[in-house]
Formats: sequence, C-alpha cells, structure tokens
Amino acid sequence: MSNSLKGKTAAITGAASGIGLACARQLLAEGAKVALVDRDEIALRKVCADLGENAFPVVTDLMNPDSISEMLPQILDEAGGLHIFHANAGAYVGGDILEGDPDQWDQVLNLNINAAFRSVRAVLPHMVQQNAGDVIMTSSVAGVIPVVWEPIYTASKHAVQAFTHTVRRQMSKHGVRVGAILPGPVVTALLDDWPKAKMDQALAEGSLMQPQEVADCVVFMLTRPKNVTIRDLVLLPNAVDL
Ligand SMILES: NC(=O)c1ccc[n+]([C@@H]2O[C@H](COP(=O)([O-])OP(=O)(O)OC[C@H]3O[C@@H](n4cnc5c(N)ncnc54)[C@H](O)[C@@H]3O)[C@@H](O)[C@H]2O)c1
Ligand SMILES: OC[C@@H](O)[C@@H](O)[C@@H](O)CO
Repeated sequence: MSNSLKGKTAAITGAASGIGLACARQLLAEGAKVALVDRDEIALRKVCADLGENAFPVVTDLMNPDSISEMLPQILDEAGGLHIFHANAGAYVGGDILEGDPDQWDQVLNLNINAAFRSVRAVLPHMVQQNAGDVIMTSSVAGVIPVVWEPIYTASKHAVQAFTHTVRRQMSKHGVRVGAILPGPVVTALLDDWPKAKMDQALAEGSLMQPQEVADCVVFMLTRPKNVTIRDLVLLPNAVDL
C-alpha cells in the first residue's frame, strides 16, 4: 500500500524557484504542509503567498552554518514536526577546467556538498528520535556519469551520491529513508550560464525536461510503502545523449 503524504510536513531547500518550487507545489497538492527554505526572501515570500496556507517560508542561507542551525527550530515552531527533508538547493558551473575560476568552484562545491550535508545533519536527530522520516537529495545525472563539459559540477554530484548511499545505510535502522533524485537537464534558472547556442539546440531537439516531471518522481519516491526505498531515481529526456 502506498504511503500518503496527507498530514505530513516537508521542508525543501532551494524552494523559491525551479525544481524545489515544483516539488513544493506537488507536495502541497498531495496534502502535505511545506516549509519552503531559501535564501531569496523576496521570492520565497511571494511564492508562499501564492501557494496558500499550508506553505510557509523559512529564510535560510545554506552557506551560513548559523543560519542552517536556525532552520529546524523555525520549521518545528511553525509546523510542530518534520517528516520529509528534501536537500535540493544547488548551483551549477560548467566549462573547460583551464578557463575555470577556482573561487567560483568553491562556491558551487560548498553549496552542493558541504551545505547540503550540513542541512541533512541538522534534521536527522529529529527523524531518528521519531524513528521515521524521509530524506531526498537532489543529485543529478552528473552524479553517476562523468559529464565532460562540467567537471566541478560532476564532482559535486558524485559526492552527493556517495553521501546518499552511505547515510541511507546508517539511517535504515532508525526508520529513516534516504534516496536521491538524479535528473538530466531541466529548464530552470540553474542553466542560465549554458551558452545560448547549446540551450537553443537543446530546446529544439527536446532534450530538456520541465521541473514538474522531477516533482512527480519525488512524490513517487515518497509514497512507496514504508519498507521500500528508491535509492536513486535517474530521469532523462529521451533526446539527451548522456
Ligand atoms: N536544472 C537542471 O538541469 C538540474 C538537473 C539536475 C539536477 N539539478 C539540481 O536541482 C537542484 C535545484 O536546481 P534548479 O535547477 O531548480 O535551480 P534554481 O536556480 O532554479 O534553484 C536553486 C534555488 O536554490 C536557492 N539557493 C541558492 N543558494 C542558496 C543558499 N546559499 N541558501 C539557500 N538557498 C539557496 C536559490 O535561491 C534558488 O531558489 C540543484 O541541486 C541542481 O544541481 C538541476
Ligand atoms: O549537463 C548535463 C547535466 O549534468 C545537467 O544539465 C543537469 O543534469 C544539471 O544537473
């Protein structure tokens, strides 16, 4: 029997836009209360106003450890519990290594790896205490394929995969499921730095997905029977050659 999301509370990082926002909308439609976690306060407040009374903002800068420490208490104050944590926020850098800016790499690596891991660490004791919970990591197809045009991003998502697989095994005895969603290219602001010609070609050949398609897969993962974990769910546009 599938596991309903009605009455559950979910928190999604990077929820002010793109994949996180689509997931928030879909979890709300499934009956969950949703904490939208993001550093973009203006966008967050606007989307929460649009999403209705079961959506609430938790303004958090994931690059700031103090801000991460304040995230769970704010969620618990507002909702009284937390059943689902979706570590989704991330950033992108592509391009040739010889032309790359190591300071920009640090930003991407810190957000995609350190901040993601720290945010999960911040909520796990609560889930362990209730002997139940779901953690979803937004990884990428670049977490399982070395994508030659984006070495730093690929490295960051390989780290997310390693974290997901190890923490899943540590947490299973506590009733907490840990899995990763691994999309190929999705139309969001994340790909703003793709060269225009590459974006135009991808749109023309249908090798981009919509955020809603990712959200549908996340709901599928969360609604499996309690004894089943989808550890990795890779979704690709048919036309993408990866
Ligand atoms: N778009 C794609 O093609 C694609 C494919 C696979 C995986 N992903 C992954 O999906 C996730 C979401 O990306 P998206 O495509 O929706 O991008 P997006 O740029 O639309 O959304 C990212 C969100 O993260 C927030 N954010 C950034 N830094 C933050 C910080 N320090 N603290 C709090 N929030 C912060 C931004 O404000 C934004 O709302 C990322 O982990 C990304 O790597 C994206
Ligand atoms: O570039 C191919 C993919 O890695 C990328 O578009 C997407 O998966 C970003 O996570």
